[in-house]
Amino acid sequence: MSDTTSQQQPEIYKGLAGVPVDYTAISKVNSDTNSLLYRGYPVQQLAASVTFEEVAYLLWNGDLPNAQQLGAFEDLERSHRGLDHEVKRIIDELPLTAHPMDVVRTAVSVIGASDPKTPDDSREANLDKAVRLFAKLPSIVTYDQRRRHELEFVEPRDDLGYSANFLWQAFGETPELEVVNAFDVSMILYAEHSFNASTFTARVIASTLSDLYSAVTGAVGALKGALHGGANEAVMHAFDEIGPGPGSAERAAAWLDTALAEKRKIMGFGHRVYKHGDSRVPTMRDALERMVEHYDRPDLLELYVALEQGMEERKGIKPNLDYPAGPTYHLMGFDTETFTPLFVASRVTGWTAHIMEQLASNALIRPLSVYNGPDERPVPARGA
Ligand SMILES: CC(=O)SCCNC(=O)CCNC(=O)[C@H](O)C(C)(C)COP(=O)(O)OP(=O)(O)OC[C@H]1O[C@@H](n2cnc3c(N)ncnc32)[C@H](O)[C@@H]1OP(=O)(O)O
Ligand SMILES: O=C([O-])CC(=O)C(=O)O
Repeated sequence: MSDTTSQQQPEIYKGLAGVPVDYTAISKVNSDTNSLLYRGYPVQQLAASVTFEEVAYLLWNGDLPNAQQLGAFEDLERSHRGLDHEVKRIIDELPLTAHPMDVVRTAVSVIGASDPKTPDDSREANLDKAVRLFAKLPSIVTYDQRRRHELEFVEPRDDLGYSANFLWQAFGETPELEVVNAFDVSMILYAEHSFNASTFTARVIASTLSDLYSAVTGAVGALKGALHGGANEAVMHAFDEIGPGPGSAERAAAWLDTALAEKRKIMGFGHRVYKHGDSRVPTMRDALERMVEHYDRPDLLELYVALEQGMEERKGIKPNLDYPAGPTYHLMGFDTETFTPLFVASRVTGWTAHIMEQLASNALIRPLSVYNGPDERPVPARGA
């Protein structure tokens, strides 16, 4: 035991829980009022009245675009949607069994390796990189989903908005307006959430004066984990295990009892900051309900409600955004393993806004640790 244990110990904030580490002007998560503001605007109002493109512009620039700014921004985004042959070739080299998050992480890295602007860390160059990634992620995600089904890549269409085009590229059919709206709402809700684990990862990497693509690549790795973005995929695995349809409420109760007895975390429930429910869930649940009606799948909503009630009764723990998002993406037809890459496509806006904010007033992020290993000791003599 180290001699530090006998001295006065500094307090350790495991997981940095409750520790403010910097200012941000990008979003405000308020667990007391159960609210979330992007640059001052309530996220529910944004979801009801603007597009995801406008939210991306807002996060990066601080204000919503006027009509002229939006037109120019949409033209720019649409001009970057295509995927270079090199990116497709490298994705094709990856095994079909690779997790789609690994594919996305690799593709972001490849784009960074071939962009001549990568070392330029001016705000202008970083904004350009952010728009490129934002525009290309739908192509990356859908290219991979389709290759796993041995389907041809669907080229982007520049007569469609971001979300309509995303669904077009995923399924090769012009999507219905209701589905586009629900998808756009999910993209808006997933876009930004202050110093969550993946955003913090991006800021740590940016703080070393590494480049934006490296920071986003690291953030994708952090988001993959089941305690963070990977939970939307895990929610659907739980739904599959329980099975929707007649008797799902009883099955959900039995499944929960077993899972909790085995001390398993129930994915899609709980949150580090929100302790009275996630501010985004009611809006996402509305979108889910619209999709349940659209696709005529009341059985899925019954299972959703059963598990939610079961968690409330047993643990008093409420769902987070991943809980309604998972079954919504399932209804739309996405593969379960593609759900977290959809989160990436949205959160890349928040990550890159934070990378630029970090660089605008940078300090290397380097906390302290308290050593609790062996006391100092000599290296044993050779042959002893
Ligand atoms: C978009 C997002 O990234 S939202 C987060 C998505 N992640 C998930 O859905 C994964 C499941 N949830 C969890 O693991 C947690 O709630 C976290 C990681 C999100 C937050 O965790 P923390 O703030 O560290 O809370 P912590 O894990 O300490 O939980 C406090 C207590 O609630 C319990 N608890 C919290 N969440 C859950 C859960 N989902 N299932 C079962 N028990 C839970 C813990 O076991 C712990 O109980 P204990 O005090 O008896 O040990
Ligand atoms: O804030 C968090 O810790 C996780 C979360 O909800 C998000 O990143 O959207």
